[in-house]
Amino acid sequence: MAVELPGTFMQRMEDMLGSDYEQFAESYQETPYGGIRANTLKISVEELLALSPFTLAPIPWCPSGFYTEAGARPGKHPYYHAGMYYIQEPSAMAPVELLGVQPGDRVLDLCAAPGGKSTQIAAKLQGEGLLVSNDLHPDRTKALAKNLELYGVRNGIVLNESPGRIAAAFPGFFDRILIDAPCSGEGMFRKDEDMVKQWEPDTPLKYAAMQREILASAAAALKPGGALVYSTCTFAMEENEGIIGEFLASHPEFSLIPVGGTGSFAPGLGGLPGAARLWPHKVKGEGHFMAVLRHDGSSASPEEAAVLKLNGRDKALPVSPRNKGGKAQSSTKAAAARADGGRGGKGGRAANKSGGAAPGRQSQGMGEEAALAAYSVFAEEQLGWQPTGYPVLFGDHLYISPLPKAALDGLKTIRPGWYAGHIRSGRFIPGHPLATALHPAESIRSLSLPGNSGEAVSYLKGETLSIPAERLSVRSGSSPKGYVLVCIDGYSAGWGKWQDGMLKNEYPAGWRWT
Ligand SMILES: C[S@@+](CC[C@H](N)C(=O)[O-])C[C@H]1O[C@@H](n2cnc3c(N)ncnc32)[C@H](O)[C@@H]1O
Repeated sequence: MAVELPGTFMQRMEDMLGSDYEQFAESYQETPYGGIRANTLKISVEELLALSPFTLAPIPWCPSGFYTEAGARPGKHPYYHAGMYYIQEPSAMAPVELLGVQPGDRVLDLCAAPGGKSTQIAAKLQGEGLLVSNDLHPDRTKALAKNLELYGVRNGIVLNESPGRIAAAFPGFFDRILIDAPCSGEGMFRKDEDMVKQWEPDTPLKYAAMQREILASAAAALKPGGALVYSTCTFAMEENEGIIGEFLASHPEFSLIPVGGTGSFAPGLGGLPGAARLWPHKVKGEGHFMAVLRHDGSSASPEEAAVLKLNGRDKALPVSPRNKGGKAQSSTKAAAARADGGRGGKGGRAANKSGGAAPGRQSQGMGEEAALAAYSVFAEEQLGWQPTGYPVLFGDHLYISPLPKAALDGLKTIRPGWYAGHIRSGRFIPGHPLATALHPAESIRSLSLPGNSGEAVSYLKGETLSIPAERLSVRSGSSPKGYVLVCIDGYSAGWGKWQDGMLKNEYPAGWRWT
């Protein structure tokens, strides 16, 4: 590699690895591996393998992950724009595989931007339950929100908060928490020269202080009986086994679930063999550390116990009550709102015409009732069904949320849910993220453009297309005129508006193929 590795770092690695050190040092001469992960919210692994224009080889620790060959440019294919796969470093696919997410779980991804692992969690949830994706840095939440939208996530909320404030708002709430901690990034040195340039001998200790705090907050937000995964992409023991060992010593209600020493996962160091490491000289991937911690379920604080009691009401409350006035909630009411949400069914098919509304600010120009009615008319006419969830209005913008709006009171919220669209001149205009999360059968009109055609690229560039009516799939009894879900080889990419043989392009400017 072009950048020279710091001498202090290499000396420390030699001390850590002993006889393995030479092999480790040699691994820096190899080209880093590239990977993609099938977005199983939209496409099955088998379908992706059948369609893939790239040669794919399985990644041992991730059933939906594949190595791409050197020189492949998966970001430059229309399939990328249809959200069919996420481009991800192979080792980075491991932590979510250890998290044990099941559809219906409430999951918190505490350090989530740009969203690689959040999209992986969303695929595990399959639209059921709740995903809260958070990042402390506001500029990084833009990419996070965009990725969740590109990948068609319906049950996600994006926050820009400190872990401490999230724990205070959601004590003992989540079934699963991922802490993909900010770290000194030593495991990425082969891939990212900037990480090398930023590294100094005391960098690991600086990050350790942050990691300690983040882990303590995560523990407070975890439901007794729940599990969390702590991961880093660094080798420094201070940021890895050191953090976990210290945490276990001060949190007897947590135990380490051993994964190190199984399959591709090498054991942790320093008396913590149950923690797991991926070494770049042992696997085809960069350096990673992971530890799986389980709360034994026995020591809920009085505050946690109160929330758990409320949580018990989940199943009895299928829709949210109306929150008249949208004023700040008392913490008890906010907790009740949280307890009420996040267990909804699939953010999808089943119609829920009486679905509860948690009003936000009044929409400008028309009342909230009228705004929701305009949306409802759109859903009936253009989709033929009503997405389930809590409608949340921010100004003229409508989101379908997995939680009642009150549950997010006081939290810096970037996306309160699945963005459905906005109201303009009394009409509902569907948003791009509504389209990217739909399957063709969920829209009254759809059009599939071949992925290897110039047409797909023209659409992604924002051009108008000439499309005869016979090429549209239109539900029987409906007119071909109107919004069309434009798909690439059958996978949704955005909206178009068809009339008289022309498809007006609705692909958003900021997303276009360049
Ligand atoms: C390793 S990256 C996360 C990568 C991400 N999980 C993914 O798979 O795409 C760590 C993230 O933590 C964020 N971060 C830094 N300090 C934080 C804190 N105290 N709380 C939450 N997030 C933090 C950074 O902005 C950064 O985006």
